Amino acid sequence: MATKVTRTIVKSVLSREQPEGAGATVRRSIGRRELRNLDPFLMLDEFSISPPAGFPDHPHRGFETVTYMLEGSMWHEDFKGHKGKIGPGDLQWMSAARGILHSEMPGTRGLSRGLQLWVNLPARHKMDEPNYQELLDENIPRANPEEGVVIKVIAGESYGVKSRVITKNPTMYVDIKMAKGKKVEQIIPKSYAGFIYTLSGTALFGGNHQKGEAHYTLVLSDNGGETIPIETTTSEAHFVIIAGEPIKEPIVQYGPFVMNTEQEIFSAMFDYERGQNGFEGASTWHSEIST
Ligand SMILES: Nc1ccc(F)c(C(=O)c2c[nH]c3ncc(Cl)cc23)c1F
Ligand SMILES: [Fe+3]
Repeated sequence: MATKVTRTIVKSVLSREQPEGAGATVRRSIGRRELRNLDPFLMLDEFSISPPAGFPDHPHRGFETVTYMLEGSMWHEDFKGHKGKIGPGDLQWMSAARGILHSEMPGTRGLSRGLQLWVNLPARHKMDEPNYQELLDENIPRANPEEGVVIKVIAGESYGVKSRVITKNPTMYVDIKMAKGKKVEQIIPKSYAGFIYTLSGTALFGGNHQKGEAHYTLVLSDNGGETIPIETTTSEAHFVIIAGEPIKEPIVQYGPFVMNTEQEIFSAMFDYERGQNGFEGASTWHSEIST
């Protein structure tokens, strides 16, 4: 059997804390100057937040927000009455598509920490009806290839375990925790672009054994490789691997609106202000959780 080509790490970028939203702090991975859009991904923030900070009433159109809690909890409430709280390990995959106006506020008195990923939508899906896929921690499938290795399959597949999330664009998203002295090999479809974001500990990543420590983004080579080998030698490690099929369409972004042309951005702004074409009710709505 032919040996599989491995991916290497071609770029390593540390994310430092920066202010975002209303009094929140984020470490920005994808979306920062050195890591502009890694198609199909627009942004990845590791957010840390305590009340009264938050992300009060704001819109989205043209993409998906994927909120994955690491610690504490977040309330979310949208202009159509969808409201809930996600806790440690829980996932909210929100396809904003034609339009969502919502608020995202901490639900715990102490620190709430998590990841928010923005995934672009292909033109044909940008004006779909919004939809939510929400999974509690215990309902996110896990692969356990060996003792001391736990892989939560948020999207895509790992060691034969398939996610429960249906993605509009082919995407994989796994959360891997490895004890010291372990090796894993994650399969990545050869056409996917992707990266690793490290949360804690240290590991060696890729065919070139690139060391990764907390809060680093490690960009994968696009050499057609089908696996990424990872090894822990000096400590435990906790990180996510995020990869997806590039959409290869023009990206025109204005804050929380991501479309393909300037005209579509003007329409998004106009629809939002006038409360039409998916933003019905927006002009008079205010969240309860932000007051
Ligand atoms: N300035 C600005 C403009 C538009 C936004 F949508 C946001 C925003 O909502 C977020 C940006 N990072 C995030 N991490 C976690 C969570 Cl829960 C929300 C956000 C924001 F901050
Ligand atoms: Fe939002």
